[in-house]
Amino acid sequence: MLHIMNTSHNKQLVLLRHGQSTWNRDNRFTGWTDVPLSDQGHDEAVEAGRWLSEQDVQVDIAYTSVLQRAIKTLWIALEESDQMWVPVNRSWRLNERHYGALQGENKSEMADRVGAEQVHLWRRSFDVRPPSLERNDPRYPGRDRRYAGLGASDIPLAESLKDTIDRILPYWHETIAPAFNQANTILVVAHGNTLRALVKHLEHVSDEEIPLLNIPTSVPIVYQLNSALCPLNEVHTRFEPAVEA
Ligand SMILES: O=C(O)[C@H](O)COP(=O)(O)O
Repeated sequence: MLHIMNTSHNKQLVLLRHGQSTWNRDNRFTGWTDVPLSDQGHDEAVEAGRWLSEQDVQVDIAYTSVLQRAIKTLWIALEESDQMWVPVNRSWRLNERHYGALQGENKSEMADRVGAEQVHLWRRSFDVRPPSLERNDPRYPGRDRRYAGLGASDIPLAESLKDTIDRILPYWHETIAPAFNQANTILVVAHGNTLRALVKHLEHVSDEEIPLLNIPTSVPIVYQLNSALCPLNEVHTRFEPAVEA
């Protein structure tokens, strides 16, 4: 596992994808479906928390989505590192990319039906949207109480990575980045594609290169940031291009 130098004068951003969920385990497209952590995912979150502790990562403020796999990973990591008192903010803007009508489908069965290339395009391309939900579909998030405050145009029917970037960046610019005025270390626990979106933005990863970026579950990604919140280190080159849950 990665080791970091604790430089108290630099701003530090720690990104963490949630531990394995039951649908990661079962190889199902998940998106905004609110599935729990698997037993393995729980153990991965404990490991991430131990790592925070061993590296003496002193979190000042934490951000997560409104999906339980991320919320629970954050809880466990804060509990394990004895930082449960840290202020936590949740936002739908940090939710996983909405996988539209693919949500619930098995990824390998879908590849058998439509071809591996099409599934790869849906999963990793920059701007290809998966097939959309209809508003009368039981999976449409508009009838879920947690999204009651959102306008219809904010509630996705399906999102490409580009759409996900468009919804996450306002939250980065308006909420997370300004919090560095008070905080030295910010922890963001989110999802594979919302973190791809953030890494793409922070490291200026090109549209052509982004399909190669795959973020593993529960492996902390640590950026040291300068005063303009530009990363002083690169992390995206560390990741395997493999497309796995
Ligand atoms: O929503 C999902 O299915 C996963 O969290 C991410 O899936 P992906 O690796 O297929 O983008």
